[in-house]
Formats: sequence, C-alpha cells, structure tokens
Amino acid sequence: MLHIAFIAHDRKKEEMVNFVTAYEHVFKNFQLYSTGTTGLRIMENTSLQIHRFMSGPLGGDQQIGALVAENTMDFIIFLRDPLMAQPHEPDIIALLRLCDVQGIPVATNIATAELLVKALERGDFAWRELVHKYKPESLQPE
Ligand SMILES: O=C(CO)COP(=O)(O)O
Repeated sequence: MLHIAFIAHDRKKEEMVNFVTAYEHVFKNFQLYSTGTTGLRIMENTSLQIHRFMSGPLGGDQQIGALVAENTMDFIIFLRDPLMAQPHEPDIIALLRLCDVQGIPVATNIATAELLVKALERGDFAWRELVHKYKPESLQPE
C-alpha cells in the first residue's frame, strides 16, 4: 500500500480540497497522511480517512519529513503559497530537501499534482512498492 501526504498552505487549502475531491476515487485506495488543518478540511469535504499530523507551523512538515527520511512516504502533494512568507519556512525547505534526498515524487503546484495523479492511476508508482519490499525490516511501514 502506497503512502501519500497532503499539505497545503492556507490560501491553497480550497484548491487542495477541490483537487482531492475530484480524485477521491483514486486516493481512497491508498494510506493517506496530512498536516493538521489540511487533513481536517479534506475530511470535512470527502469520505477519505487521513492520518493527520500536527499543523505545519507546529511541526507537521517535520513529522511527514520523518517518514520521508525513512523512505516510507511515496508521493507528496504540497501546495505551497509562493506569495506569502511562512514562519516555519526552514521546516518546509527541510521537507523538500529530504524528498530530493530520497527521490520522492512531490508536487508543489496543482498542474504537477494533476499529472502525477494520472500517473498514479495508471500504476506508474509501482516502483515504490519495490522500494518498500527491499527496505530493511526496521524501516518497513506498518
Ligand atoms: O503549514 C503547513 C505546511 O507548511 C500546513 O499546515 P496545516 O495543514 O496545519 O495548515
């Protein structure tokens, strides 16, 4: 089972909710995670079950980053606000850096998210199942 995380800054939350609603039939087949408020908004508007971490400014990006560090997260949709400074900018940069360390597909805008969800639907993420299969026992996701 692949692990997918949703994160959206405040002015991007509506876009995220609309996007996840449109692809609910795809996302319902995966293990879903989010930062606190993003997940709440999505769950209020869909029937998806999402494991919510802390809100971003309180450490949610770092909690998701921990799963990226152990190569458990398979796909992240992170709708950043490119026009507003965030108090937890270092956490955001750290999360994206770890995605590059592990080579995790991460969409930071809706156009990329759309293309990657099409790929997900087609089964193009199957290589991630192999990553999990050959990971050391100690890093196997639950
Ligand atoms: O700030 C965020 C990501 O950096 C998102 O956090 P929330 O989903 O809790 O608003």
